Amino acid sequence: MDTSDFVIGQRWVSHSDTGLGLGIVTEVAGRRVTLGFPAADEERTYAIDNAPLSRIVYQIGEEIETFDGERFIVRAVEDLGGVLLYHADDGGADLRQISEVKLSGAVNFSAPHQRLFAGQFDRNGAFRLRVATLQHQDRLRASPAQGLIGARTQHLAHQIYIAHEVAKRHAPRVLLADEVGLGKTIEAGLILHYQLHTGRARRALVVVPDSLIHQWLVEMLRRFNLRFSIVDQSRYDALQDSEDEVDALVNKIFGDDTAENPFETDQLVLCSLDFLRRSETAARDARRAGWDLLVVDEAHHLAWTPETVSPEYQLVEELSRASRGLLLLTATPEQVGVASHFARLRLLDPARFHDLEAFREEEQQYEAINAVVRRLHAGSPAIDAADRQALAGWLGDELAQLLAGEDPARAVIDALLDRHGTGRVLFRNTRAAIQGFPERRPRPVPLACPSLYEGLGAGEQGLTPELDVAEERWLADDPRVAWLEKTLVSLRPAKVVVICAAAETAMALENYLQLRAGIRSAAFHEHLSLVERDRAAAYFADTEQGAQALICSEIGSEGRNFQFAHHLVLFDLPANPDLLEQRIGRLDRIGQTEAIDIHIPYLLGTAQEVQYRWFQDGLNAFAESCAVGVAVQDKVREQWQRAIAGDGAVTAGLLAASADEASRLRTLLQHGRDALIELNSCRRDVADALIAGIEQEEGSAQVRDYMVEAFDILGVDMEDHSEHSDVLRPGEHYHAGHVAGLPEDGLTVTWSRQQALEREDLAFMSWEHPLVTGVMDSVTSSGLGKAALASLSVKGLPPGTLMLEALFTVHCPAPEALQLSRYLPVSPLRLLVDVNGRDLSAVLDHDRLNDLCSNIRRRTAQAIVPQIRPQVETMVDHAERLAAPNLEPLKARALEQLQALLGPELRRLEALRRLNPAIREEELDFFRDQLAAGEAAIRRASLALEGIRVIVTA
Ligand SMILES: Nc1ncnc2c1ncn2[C@@H]1O[C@H](COP(=O)(O)OP(=O)(O)OP(=O)(O)O)[C@@H](O)[C@H]1O
Repeated sequence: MDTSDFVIGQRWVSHSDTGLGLGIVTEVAGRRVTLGFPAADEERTYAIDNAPLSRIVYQIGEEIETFDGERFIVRAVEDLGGVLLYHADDGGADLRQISEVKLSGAVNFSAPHQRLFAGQFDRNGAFRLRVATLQHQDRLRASPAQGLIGARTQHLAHQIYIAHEVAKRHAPRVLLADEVGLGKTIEAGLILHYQLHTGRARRALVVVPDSLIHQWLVEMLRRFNLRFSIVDQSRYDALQDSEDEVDALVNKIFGDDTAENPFETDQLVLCSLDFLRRSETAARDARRAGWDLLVVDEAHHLAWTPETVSPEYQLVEELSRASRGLLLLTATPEQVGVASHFARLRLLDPARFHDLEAFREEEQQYEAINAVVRRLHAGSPAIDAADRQALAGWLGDELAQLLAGEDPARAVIDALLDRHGTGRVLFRNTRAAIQGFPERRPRPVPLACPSLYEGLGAGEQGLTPELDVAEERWLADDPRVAWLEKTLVSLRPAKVVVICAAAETAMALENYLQLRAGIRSAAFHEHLSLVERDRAAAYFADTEQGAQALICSEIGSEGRNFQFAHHLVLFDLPANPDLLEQRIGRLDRIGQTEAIDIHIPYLLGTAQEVQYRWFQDGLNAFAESCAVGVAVQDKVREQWQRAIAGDGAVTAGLLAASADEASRLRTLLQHGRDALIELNSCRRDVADALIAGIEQEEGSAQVRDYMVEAFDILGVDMEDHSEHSDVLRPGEHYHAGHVAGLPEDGLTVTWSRQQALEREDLAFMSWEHPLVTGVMDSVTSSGLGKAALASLSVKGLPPGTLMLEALFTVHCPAPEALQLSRYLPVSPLRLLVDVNGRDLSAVLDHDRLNDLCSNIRRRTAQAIVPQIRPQVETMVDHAERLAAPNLEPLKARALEQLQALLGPELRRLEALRRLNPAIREEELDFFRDQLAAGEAAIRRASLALEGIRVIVTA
């Protein structure tokens, strides 16, 4: 370069330090030039002979920004004695004259060729990484396995099916109601992971009982890499401590609207329902924060009747209004009655579930619907005229539309399940359908009733008579206590979970066992703090030094995982059959490897004996999971109450009637409701295909190959650890900005799913591990590899021949809520052209070119770039011309997919409106607007140049 190249006021960039922004020449003296860099507030002086500077000239059509943030499009460029005057407009009619002196100092060359001309180019490898990143992203986004990869869980068909079915929805609102211990937490985790990974959700709130906070925190982190923050009273206390006097005064005057809202600080928040109930401030903050997904575990506590609404229900109802998606989890949806079950369904889908009476009536039709559904499954010849008539009655005008589709049987079945069942909102897998659970062995222990319970043995009170007697007395005289002590000693060292109804009983028993009987035990109940509960659970889980027995209260143990134990003692029996199932479910869960012994001590001649016989002979609820218990109890309630009240004459009748009713309901459910729900809850063929897809991605060597290349470019050292496993450490040229989440002292990782399941200390590297997605996102969102220069030596091509490898993607700016990336993939398009506009893409593919290309030394490249600028611009034009015809087919496909997805949603609401006149026109308009906005955005989509590699033959 020469002194005459520089004029005061000109804008240049430093390609050795692009972070300085756009510099302005302030002085030219001798063989030196000085530039000010306003964005970085710095001044630098360079020797003109080897200044690492590139002149910035914006071209017609490019955007420029002035110091005060105004943006214009360049329409003409005039050279006034070396300083440029841009004639530009802001979309209006008038042109403005803007001297380059007035341009903003912050500069971002987004177009690859601009970067190249500004000297901001990278080595070959970075371009290769960019291309590979976009190609992998595109492939993964199109894969049905997307969002389900990399969880540290076994691939269980019923879970994967539900997760995929629910998570792909725009606003998932469902009740996950698998029977106890089948993995609803895991399903919710998979759904969360999918939604967060695909950008469908960003903010999630999980609300659980106090006792499950820690378990959720740990499960989400170790299985799904989801890091939740707990909001509890201590968070509020800490806030208060940090609030200074001025804040306090402001809050006092203006209310505490200005106070920090801890629910807004984090994106993933875990909080206890009990805490939200206790703290009005927290409940209000949680509502105000707004969520994409709200998860409520143990949702059977949300009781509702037409006359009374429980505070828990009310709270969740209000919270759910602040969230697009809602997942309610309960194994026993009807535990507190059909009305509450209905009310929860209504929270999920008010358009569909609007009338309790209509809901009850619908249940009567399930058997008939199921029969037709089964025949539809079997194929059309099985359907007769009567079926057709029934279908027309259920589906009305919609039937013709459904039959006209691609898969009419499936469409009709889905519509039936949805409009007349709980199709879309309820998923329930049963043990019977999943199979493979170990045996449950009831071990009844009849004991004589001691005199101290005289007058206390009857009615529901008789199930827990110890609550009405002084603690020392029952501990001394209740034969269950001595039996428990003896049994624990005889079972030693086997772990035993003891469950009783009340926290007082649990505390007294534990105290007794520990202090007087010398048995290592821990108590677990609602009066313990969270930390104390977790400590107790950990003490019990410890196989070497741990407790032999964990004495739990009913609520204290709910939802917990104790499948490492094989003995359960039911110190008393609950009145409600669903509670019994919840108790047994602590041990009878996925992961239980042995038969479970259920020890049932009961006092002869009391309500306890009746309850034992009712569960055993009336419901068979110990040996098998009993889904009909609550319904039977409703039916025989009067007899049951009399029997436990001590009316011996009715007991035999109660047992016979209960057994009959249980058998009748089981048959009915098998043919009616459960069959319908099961049809919906796991479609094996779909699940198997998904699992195959997930395993293919998880088992492929591609992810490691990709990351090896990325680590090399981003300065991460990778060292062999053991088979399938490596240690990653920040290296000398580490780009911290690109590799979020790599600890300074390194990370040991495994690339094998099997090893990840066995070794929880190793991070499981998959396409969806945050480290991998973080690298991919940062490559595509930064300028890394956007422009590169390479040399190629092949026989037959004269030296100095230029080629341009260009990579285009589809660019479609639209509001995030439309989630258009679902329909319009990035679809990377790679082209290779020469200066004459010949398309060489097929002659030399990307991989072959990678093998043949080598890097050009930076200084040489800097000298070449200004000389080849016109040819590069011509080649970019050629590439754009060749790429253009690819856009329309992509848009057409995207429009089709958008309509295929939203069209049925709209038709569904229209069909539901025939059943439920309360559906408002605005609700239909919402989908119409979504469709219209999506279509408009897709029509505006364009091809964007994502990267270029200029190839110079040597
Ligand atoms: N796919 C899986 N891979 C590994 N472990 C699993 C899987 N699914 C479930 N589990 C384990 O099985 C146990 C039960 O799972 P989870 O707690 O999710 O069940 P749940 O249906 O929520 O139970 P509950 O009805 O008691 O609330 C847990 O210990 C869980 O970690």
